[in-house]
Amino acid sequence: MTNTMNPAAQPEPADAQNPAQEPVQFTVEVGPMAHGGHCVAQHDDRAVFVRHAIPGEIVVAQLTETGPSERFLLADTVEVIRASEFRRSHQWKIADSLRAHSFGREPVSGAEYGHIVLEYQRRLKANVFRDTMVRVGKQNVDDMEISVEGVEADGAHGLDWRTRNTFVVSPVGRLCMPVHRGLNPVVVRNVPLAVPQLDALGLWGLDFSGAARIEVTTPAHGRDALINIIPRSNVVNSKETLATHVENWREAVSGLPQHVSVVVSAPAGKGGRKIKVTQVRGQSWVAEDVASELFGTRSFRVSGHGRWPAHRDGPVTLVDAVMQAADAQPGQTVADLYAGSGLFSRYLAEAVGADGAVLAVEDGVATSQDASINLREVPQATVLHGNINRVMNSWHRKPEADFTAGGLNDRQVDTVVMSPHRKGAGKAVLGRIDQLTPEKIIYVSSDPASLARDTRRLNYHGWVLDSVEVYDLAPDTQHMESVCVFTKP
Ligand SMILES: C[S@@+](CC[C@H](N)C(=O)[O-])C[C@H]1O[C@@H](n2cnc3c(N)ncnc32)[C@H](O)[C@@H]1O
Repeated sequence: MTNTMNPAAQPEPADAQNPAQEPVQFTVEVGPMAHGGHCVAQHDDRAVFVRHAIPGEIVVAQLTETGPSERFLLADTVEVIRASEFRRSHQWKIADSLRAHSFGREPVSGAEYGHIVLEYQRRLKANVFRDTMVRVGKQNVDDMEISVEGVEADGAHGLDWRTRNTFVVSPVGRLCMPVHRGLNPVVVRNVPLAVPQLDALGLWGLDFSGAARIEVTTPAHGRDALINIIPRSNVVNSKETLATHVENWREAVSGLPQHVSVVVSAPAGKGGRKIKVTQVRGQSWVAEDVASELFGTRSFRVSGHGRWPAHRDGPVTLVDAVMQAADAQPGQTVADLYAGSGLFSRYLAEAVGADGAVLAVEDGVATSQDASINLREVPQATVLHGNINRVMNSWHRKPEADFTAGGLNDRQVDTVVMSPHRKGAGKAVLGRIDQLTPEKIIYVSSDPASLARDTRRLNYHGWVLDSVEVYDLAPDTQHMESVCVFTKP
């Protein structure tokens, strides 16, 4: 079945339109898994995207949302009439749709593949990747072997992998997971997908009243742990209220082990774009070790929460994939766009050696400072703090200028490595990359749909998708990472 609609496009809660009504349920046979973690089905001549089902199953689905102009529906599986051979008991009770709905609530988000046997999750992800590249990217991938590779340490279950976990906070200050529609978050007492270091912190009984969100970073290979408290807007609006809460939070975390740092991140000034970080205890970063059998072990300082692969073995998996795809040679020049804390730049810099150059472009303030520290031992790497568009504009205007003066030191960029956020890079950035005339582009993506759109844009400039590796760095969820190589024939 082909689906041309996007279920992510601002759906409306079904019962928000009709609060007094009983939930609407219907029986459907579901078709293929679509991007976003829903199976596609038909009901009353409309497409319906059914969560928590498996292709080929017959399920009772409960309507949760209707899309714009009611063109499509979103539903949750509440009962399975004909189960797939690949169904298993969900590994996380509060994320189990069947169980949650039997108690009259919705499952928490973040484990939408948890009811599927891990090996089959990967087959479904491979199909979604292939289908998205064909349908959205207009690629002919017939000759490409697309399989999704898991991380060996994940075994058959895929638990205990997530080093970055975000919680919302209940009115009485307990850590909760959001449900799919953002209503009534559920209090958590463990997160089976998280590395055991999270549970060991003993955060579940602490009182974080006044916080909107808590981001917890617990490296599995490395040191330290970091709790980032994001206050509610009413708390931020008054200096005195914020100060009182900071003291309360300091008291709440006082019994945590020594290695746990705590910071508060609140918008500074009007507009909310600048963030002021207040240290409650310890430091504002964690140490992450990456041990690659092929390229060596290196340590990194990582501030913040989301600028580092979240799977415990994600960094090493991606470093190995990127380094093999880039095959950087001594003396070459590599641009590492969206460089984060310098994960790829560090290894690339060693490969190009003292006569080569790596340009690490990153716009996050703390993240680019981390990159500068992480790349201190490889002076052939230069960190350029700024927006990629602006930095590349400058390269085009004055290629002869020094790296630190906004130029390229008259060097030709041999390889571009890019790892944009989920939205992808977009037309302008890709046009600029094309003007650099590199030999190849290594594109690290965490979203097949934006990758597919960017692939079409690269095709427009004459770039061809040469090879794809897809990795399961988020078991039990719909997410996948891919490393693609583009060349220009
Ligand atoms: C998905 S992360 C990748 C980080 C790094 N390559 C890694 O694998 O650890 C994307 C990074 O790009 C940065 N970023 C996003 N948009 C940017 C832009 N327009 N210009 C420069 N950096 C940007 C973000 O701050 C973030 O650190």
